[in-house]
Amino acid sequence: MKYFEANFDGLVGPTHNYAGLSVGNVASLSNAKDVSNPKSAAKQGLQKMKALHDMGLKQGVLAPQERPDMNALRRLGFTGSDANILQQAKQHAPQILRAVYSASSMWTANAATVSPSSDTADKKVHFTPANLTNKFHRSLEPETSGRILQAMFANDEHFAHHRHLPDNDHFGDEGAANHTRFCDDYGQGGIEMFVYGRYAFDHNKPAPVKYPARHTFEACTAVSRLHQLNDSGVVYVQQNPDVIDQGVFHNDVIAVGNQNVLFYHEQAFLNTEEKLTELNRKYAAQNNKEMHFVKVASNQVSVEEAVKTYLFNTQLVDIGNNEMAIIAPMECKESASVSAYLDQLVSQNTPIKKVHFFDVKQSMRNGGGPACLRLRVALSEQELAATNQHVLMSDQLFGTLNNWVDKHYRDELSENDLIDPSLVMESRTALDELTQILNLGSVYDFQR
Ligand SMILES: N=C(N)NCCC[C@H](NC(=O)CCC(=O)O)C(=O)O
Repeated sequence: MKYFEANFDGLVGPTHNYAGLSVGNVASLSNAKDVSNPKSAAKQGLQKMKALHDMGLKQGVLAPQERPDMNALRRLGFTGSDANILQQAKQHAPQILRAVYSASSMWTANAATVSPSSDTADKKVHFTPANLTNKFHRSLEPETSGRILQAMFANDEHFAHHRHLPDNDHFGDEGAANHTRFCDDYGQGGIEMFVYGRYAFDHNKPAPVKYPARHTFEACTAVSRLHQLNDSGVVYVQQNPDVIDQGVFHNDVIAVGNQNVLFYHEQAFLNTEEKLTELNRKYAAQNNKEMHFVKVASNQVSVEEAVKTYLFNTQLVDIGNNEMAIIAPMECKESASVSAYLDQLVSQNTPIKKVHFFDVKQSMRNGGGPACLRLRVALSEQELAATNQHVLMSDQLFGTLNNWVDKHYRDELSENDLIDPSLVMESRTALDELTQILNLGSVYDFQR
């Protein structure tokens, strides 16, 4: 049977804006309150999806969430009509208003952790939505993420859906942004690398001092239990707290992997030598071959430059003949040191042979590069056939979604627009139509 890695990219929602909500994420804070362009953001995302589809890769779409989250405002004590609630929130709690408007569900690497059927004891694909407890605006996502994933992978024979972990910082879980799977063919059993920033129950262990470590060791082990993974196929690695303090808020800002390749910055992890030896040992035991570790040294690309350009927030995709391409943001091309590094990388003896650059600037300005925008799901032919076919990219879906964006999205969104009640209705009308296009059923609160 054939196996594939499918990428499900987040469709940018109609309220995409720059609100400065993510302490520890340099781009989010430095672009706070800039004017955004939701239409162009959504189209940049669609272009990337279409390009990967055209490269012959399996590409899907993950629907955005309803924003503003009026239920969250009601739960926090604001009452009356939608217009009244927005006015009160603007007057008394503008930070809360900005948070409930965030289109952050676009970064679907944070939607869930996914374990393919070749790794799990019951041979089903397992999904656990990430609770995203560390940031209020993101903690609003997991319930709806779960519903959308269930509508995309709605078949009990092949797919197992778990509830997100308890909503508490002890189990802070940022999903696939801190999870990488290594394998030979996508259908072979893999080694799942879970990366965490701190231990929740042991304060003597290393932890960052300036910025938050969003993801805990305890969350990693819980997801691994839920997904019925075997210890021989799992490695737990701690992020270097110093890089978190330099703005590496997720591991996918400093490392990316695919099949037998780990592309990483030398400062990414703690106990690097020991952990990569364990990873290689477990990989070799399953596959009779070794991993490729592609290490980038600080004197080649500094951590600061990596955070600025998102060199590691790239996608490593299989392009056949045991070769891979890097899907990189335009910022990598624009940086002299990073583009020089990439030029020489593709000539080295590694499977990485090509680089494709994409303009995802609207997302980058909130700290989201190509890798943040996608959730990877390795699927067999049969599992792909059991997936909701309406969410899979095609020439037709690309056209339909571009028209849908043209019809419903604004060209500009600034802070003052957030009290405009017509934006609430615009967003609902757009999403209601989208659930029909993607055949998702009633996944949003306003539809239930
Ligand atoms: N690395 C991965 N996988 N995802 C990137 C997520 C970016 C997101 N930015 C934001 O939520 C900023 C929103 C704002 O400030 O308006 C975050 O910090 O969680």
